[in-house]
Amino acid sequence: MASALRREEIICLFDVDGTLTAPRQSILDSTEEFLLTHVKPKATIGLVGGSDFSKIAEQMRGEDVVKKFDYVFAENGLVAYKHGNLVGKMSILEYVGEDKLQTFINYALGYMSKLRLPVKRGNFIEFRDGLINVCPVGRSCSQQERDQFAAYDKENHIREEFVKDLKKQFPDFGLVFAIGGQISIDVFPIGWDKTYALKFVEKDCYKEIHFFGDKTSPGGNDHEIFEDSRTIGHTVTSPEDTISQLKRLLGL
Ligand SMILES: O=P(O)(O)O[C@H]1O[C@H](CO)[C@@H](O)[C@H](O)[C@@H]1O
Ligand SMILES: [Mg+2]
Ligand SMILES: [Mg+2]
Repeated sequence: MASALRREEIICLFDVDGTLTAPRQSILDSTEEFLLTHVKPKATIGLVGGSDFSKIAEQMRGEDVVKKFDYVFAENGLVAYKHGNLVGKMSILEYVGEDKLQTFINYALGYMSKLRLPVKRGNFIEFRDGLINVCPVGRSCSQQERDQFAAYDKENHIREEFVKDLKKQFPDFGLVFAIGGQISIDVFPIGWDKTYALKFVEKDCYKEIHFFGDKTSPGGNDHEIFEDSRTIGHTVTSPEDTISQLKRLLGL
């Protein structure tokens, strides 16, 4: 049955890659049009991405994404915008400290240096405000090399094995290792997953908080927010699936 709530009472939060866009690609005109013309009048809308703000803005075609969506949470909400204004920013460097971070980075680079992959490019560690992104193929790979790694990883479980090893190596660093996208692993302090974004939303007392994401299984970067008792979680398989689930939810 379609929701009878007013837009001030219901919020729909969306993961970006795999939920509103193809991985690391721009949003399609038709998806954006559907969200802004049909969903936004019926519900408050927000993005909760694992990527940093510049990647999210690129995928959503411009920094005015912070005006189009009521909330934009980059890096799991560690960088947070509400109605166009920056309302929060966390620093993994301040929180964890240089010493531990360097121990971790040195180990991760060492591990990756021993991997044999179809190709290797540059930017293996991307240091962001609230998290560190670790990428065995290197973030400066081309789209074709990205797709090639994604397929190779599916067969050979490169990231899964890497995460297992990191967990064993750093059991008491208070860090989480999450597989979010196609080629990398996000590393952040316990609790700095996507549920972090909920503290901004909670204050505004919505009757229903819906979350839509494609990586909702354990180990995926949507898992915690999907499971959280404050949200109603929806697992999606593509932007098209997100649209059809929204049509059912909102009676569109
Ligand atoms: O480059 P990848 O591996 O496809 O992942 C990118 O998007 C993820 C969110 O889907 C983020 O969680 C990652 O941090 C990264 O920005
Ligand atoms: Mg996703
Ligand atoms: Mg839930």
